[in-house]
Formats: sequence, structure tokens, C-alpha cells
Amino acid sequence: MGYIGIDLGTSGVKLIFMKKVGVAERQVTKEYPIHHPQAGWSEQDPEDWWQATAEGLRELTEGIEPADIKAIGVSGQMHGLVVVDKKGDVLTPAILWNDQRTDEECEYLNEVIGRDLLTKYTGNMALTGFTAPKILWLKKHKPEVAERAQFFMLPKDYIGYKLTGACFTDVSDASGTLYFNVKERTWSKEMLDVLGISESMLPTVHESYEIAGTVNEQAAVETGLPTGVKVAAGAGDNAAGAVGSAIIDEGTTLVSLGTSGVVFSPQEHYAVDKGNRLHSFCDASGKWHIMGVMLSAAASLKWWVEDVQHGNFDALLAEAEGAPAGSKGLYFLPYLSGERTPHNDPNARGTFAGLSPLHTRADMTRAVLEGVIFALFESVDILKQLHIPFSQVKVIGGGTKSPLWMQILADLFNVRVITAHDPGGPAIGAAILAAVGDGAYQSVQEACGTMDSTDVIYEPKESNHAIYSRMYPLFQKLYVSLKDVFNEMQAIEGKSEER
Ligand SMILES: Nc1ncnc2c1ncn2[C@@H]1O[C@H](COP(=O)(O)OP(=O)(O)O)[C@@H](O)[C@H]1O
Ligand SMILES: O=C(CO)[C@@H](O)[C@H](O)COP(=O)(O)O
Repeated sequence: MGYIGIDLGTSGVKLIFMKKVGVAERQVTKEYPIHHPQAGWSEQDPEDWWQATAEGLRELTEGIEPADIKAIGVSGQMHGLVVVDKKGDVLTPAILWNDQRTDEECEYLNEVIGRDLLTKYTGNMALTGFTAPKILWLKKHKPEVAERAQFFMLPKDYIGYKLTGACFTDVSDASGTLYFNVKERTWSKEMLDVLGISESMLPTVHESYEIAGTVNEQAAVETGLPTGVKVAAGAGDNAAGAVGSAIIDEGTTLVSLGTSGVVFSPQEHYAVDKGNRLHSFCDASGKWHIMGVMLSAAASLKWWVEDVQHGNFDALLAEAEGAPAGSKGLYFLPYLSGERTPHNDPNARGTFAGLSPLHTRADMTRAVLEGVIFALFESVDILKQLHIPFSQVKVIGGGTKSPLWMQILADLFNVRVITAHDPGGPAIGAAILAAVGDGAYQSVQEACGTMDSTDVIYEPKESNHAIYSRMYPLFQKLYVSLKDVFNEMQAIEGKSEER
């Protein structure tokens, strides 16, 4: 008897089958493409998600007795806008969390509606990746699509819809829309008025661990699952990853090093960072969390390894082992797609600074690894300013495959870093939510208490930390010095696109 967890990531969908809490008995990954039709745009086809998920489910469940599948939980990339018509057909490509096209809409929301009101209504300010500005963009630039829209869904909710025929979401993912009242855990009527949409166009909201539907006949045909299997509401990938890592108590910290980079801090009570530097969201266990998010974490490494070097991860990372801590004074700003925390700047761009004839490819690879962790540390800096306890961190995501990267993280953050042997992350969390929904545990807390996973530990090295401490202020200064240059570059980039 076991539970299926699905994580609809940006690079691909990961599916696991879990019997013992925290342990993936089986796992399958299926990748799909991401499209950038214009600079700063980032889209995927929801049909690709569904095909990959259905195929993955068939592969995952091969040879498993149907009666042994008790329930399914779905987690996924947050904030994306999926637009569906009356018949359930997708009307336009999904606009993703790292898409930057909504600069003007965010300006309207933050300046005209005002950050204070937005924070009062939702706990957050408008950021280009969030869903609300995407709806405004759609209404302005694709009114014919907006008019035919029956439902606005989030990415993982489209999978829930395909599995069950029901349109539902959960509180953690809904938190990233900017039309959800995070404090009250319900849609924000005020924001629906601002956007000019009705609640009937939105999914029904559940706590993450509640059962929201069952697998229908059409889905059974496409996935090989038995009909009637329960489907839990699930969670946004970071909230699900926190459950899958048992990071649900205040004072603990999760780092996710996937396409995005995330510093996640559970909160017992609703809490807002007054400067809106960190997001304030519901978690998947019935409480809240705050988090900082960078847009190109492992995405920066993937770009460097695959697109620039046409190499493979193992070879380039082995080569980078030979480079010294600090990469001989070379800095990398990982702002390939602009940046969210702490700059909220869609115009920021990636940069190598400090190159000399001494630098080799190994130094440049190491500088990419270090630049991502410097950028992530800016969120830790804010946690520290808010006096949030910060000791050791648990890390999940594709970046954990590199021991070198984990050691850099430990050295730069100057804390113990723990990774799970089992790389399930959000998919494990989604399966745990399904188990709680199925009644196998009274609560997420109880399920996490029984977690059985083996850890790998990285302790910080003082000598390396001393190097990074000297470099960090300069890393921060680089963005400040280049901010205006990035804006001017964007003005030119914009003009050259118009030609
Ligand atoms: N051997 C490796 N070492 C470090 N990072 C890796 C390695 N292999 C893949 N990755 C990174 O893992 C990332 C994908 O991580 P994942 O957590 O699956 O992301 P997502 O959930 O966004 O799809 C890729 O962007 C890639 O850079
Ligand atoms: O935008 C956020 C969270 O606010 C991202 O964390 C997305 O949820 C995408 O996650 P990954 O694909 O990198 O896991």
C-alpha cells in the first residue's frame, strides 16, 4: 500500500511511489521544453505537462497492484497562468513564474492600487512572476483569449483537473497568485475586484492535505491508474518540498536549488516582511512561511554547462573542483532572466566581473556556482535582519547532485548543510500530503515525525568562509553599480526588437 507524489517542475515532472514516509520506492522523471518566444518571456504548453505526467504515471505504476495505490498528491512550479475554456481546453501557452513581461502591470498594481493595500489584501506586493499581473496582461494583450476564459488555474492544478475533472487548488500555491488573502486562507474579494474577475473563474481552495477529487474514467484510460483513486489538493513546489524534508517548524530552514533558488522559513503565525522583500505565503501543514526566491539558480549552471560549454555536468563540475575558493577573484551575477529577491528587477542581466588572463574554464564554472550561492545568501541576510533564527539548512533540488556546490553552500552560509540521499523533494512532500488526506496520519506534523530518510552532511570550512566573507560586500556592490547600466541595456534591447 502506497502513495504517489507528482512534482511538476520547470525542467520536467518527477513522479514517485512512496510506502514508507520519506522513501521513494520507485521514481520516474520526464522532461519537457520551455519556450522563450521573446526576450524575458517564459512559456510551457500544459499539454506537454499532461502528456509527460500521464506517460510517467504509466511507467511508475507498471507492476503495482491497483489496490495498492491509496492516493495521489500533486506539487508543482508556482505562479504560472493556465487559461482554460468551457470545454476544459487550454486557450494559450502557460505564462511561467520566471516570465518578465508584466513590468507595466506590476507598476500599475504597486503604484496605482498601492503596495500598502496589496499587502493588506494579500500579504505581498506585485512581482512580475506572480499570477495577478499576468491576468491583467492577458486582458490587455489577448482580450479575445481572456473573454473565452472559463478558469484561471495554476500549473499543478491543471494536472489535478486532468486527473479528476474538478477545478481545485491549495492554500500554498494560491498564495503566489496575489489574489489570495494569505492571512485568512481564502480568495481576496478586493483583489478579484481589482482584476475584474469573478470567484467562479477560480479553483476551489483546500488545505494542502485535503482530498479534493478522485481519478476519473478519462484519466484512468490515459494514465493506467484505477478510477476512484483519491487526489489531495497538494502544494506549491517549495511548500511541498518543505513537507518532504520535514521543514515545518519555525526556526528551521529549507533551501531549494532547482531551476529557481529558494530560501524557505516556516512561520507558526502569519508574518509579513514590511519591506515586502520576502514573500509571505501559507504553508502546506496549516501554518505559514516566508521565502526569498531567485530566478536562475541551477538554471545558471545548466545554461553554462549545456548552452555555453556544450558539456556535461559531471565533467565540468569535476574540473571546477580544481579551482580555488573565490575563483581567483572572479564574480558571477546570476541574473540571466532578471532577478526577484532582493532586487525585483526584470532588467538585471547575468555578468562575469573580474576576468583576467589567469582565469580558466574551471574558475568560470566555480564562479557560476559561487555566484548563485552569493545571490541566495541575500535572502538569508534578510532573514537575519528580521531576527529569524538561522542555523543549519536542508537542501533539495537538482543542485544537490553536486557535492562541490553543497560544500560551497556550507562554506558561504557558514552553517551545516544537510541533503537527503533520496532526491524526491516536493514529490515526496506531495505523497505525504496524500497519505495525510487518506487518513494514514492525523496531521502533516505526525507524518513528518515518522520520516525515514538518510542524510548527507556538509560542515563549513572556516578558511573558505573567510574568503567568501571578504567577497560578499563586493558581490552586492556589483549589482548596485550596474543597475542603471542594466536599465539602459534594456532600453537598447527593446529598441532593437522593435526594428
Ligand atoms: N550533476 C549535477 N550537479 C548539479 N546540478 C545539476 C546536476 N544535474 C542537473 N543539475 C541541475 O538540476 C536542475 C534541475 O533541478 P530540479 O530540482 O529538477 O529543477 P526543477 O524542479 O526546476 O525542474 C537543472 O537546472 C540543472 O542545472
Ligand atoms: O517562483 C517560484 C517560487 O515563488 C519558483 O520556486 C517556482 O515555484 C519554480 O520552481 P522550480 O521549478 O525551480 O522548482
